[in-house]
Amino acid sequence: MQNYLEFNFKIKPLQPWNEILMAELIEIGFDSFTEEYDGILAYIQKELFKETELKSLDLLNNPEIEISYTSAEMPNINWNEEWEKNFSPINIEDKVSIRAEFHEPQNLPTEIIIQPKMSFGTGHHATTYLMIQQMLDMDFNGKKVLDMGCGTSVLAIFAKMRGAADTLAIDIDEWSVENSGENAARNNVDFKVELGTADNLGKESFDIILANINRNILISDIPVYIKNLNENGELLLSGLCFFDVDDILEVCYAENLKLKKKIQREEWVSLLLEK
Ligand SMILES: C[S@@+](CC[C@H](N)C(=O)[O-])C[C@H]1O[C@@H](n2cnc3c(N)ncnc32)[C@H](O)[C@@H]1O
Repeated sequence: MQNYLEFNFKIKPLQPWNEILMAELIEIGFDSFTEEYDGILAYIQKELFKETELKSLDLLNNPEIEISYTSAEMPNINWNEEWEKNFSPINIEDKVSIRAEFHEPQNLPTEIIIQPKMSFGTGHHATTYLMIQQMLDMDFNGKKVLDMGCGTSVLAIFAKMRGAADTLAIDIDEWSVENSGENAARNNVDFKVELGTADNLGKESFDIILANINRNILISDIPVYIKNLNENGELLLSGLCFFDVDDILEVCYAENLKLKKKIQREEWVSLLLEK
């Protein structure tokens, strides 16, 4: 059991800034959220919290948005039990279900079993949903796939289920690496998982690269992904909001990628590009 801090953020105007604040908070270690009518409740392990990191977030220093917050220490909570109470199965286009072991089978063509613990990637977030939606129309058969920023490795698992050959999942977060191995076993698939970033890639090349991370990491790492993408290979991105699309496409077009498909859910966007 971990000691947690609860932050109560009031945000004006609420949208789209609530989602953007959540994305920024995830970057500094916050891992669970509850949306409120006038803001969000956000949770972080006490030992991971650094006040200077919170105070330096772009959004908290943006004069066009009013954000105030209070914080309090939480009583010790068994987060796995809490999660089990609140996690319902996700249905993506009646084709894919993402659910936990303790849920009844959903009788959809593909069922992915995930126990995220502290990692991101249950399908509840729009960006994971968008990635899976795009992947439904892609051909993974025999392809070599990279899942960069794998979280629970839900995307690597789905790629393997769709026939991917060698697959590599990478995350900067140790929890995610450990959790990915457990989730792979739960779904009877096998792939390599590494702790790290785009710096791990070296000269290894892939037919498909999946990266659901965030605007800033994507902008800095897309050129590296592209070096490691085979000719005619596909790059599938999310973790960006609709207002980030132009900046991301600028980097992609500078590398001669072609945009194949753009889809949006709430304010989040996924881009499918081809080399
Ligand atoms: C939005 S989650 C996506 C998880 C999962 N792939 C999904 O689609 O649901 C982003 C993940 O990227 C990881 N991450 C953040 N920065 C990274 C970096 N520079 N390189 C690799 N992974 C990173 C985070 O730890 C987190 O697990």
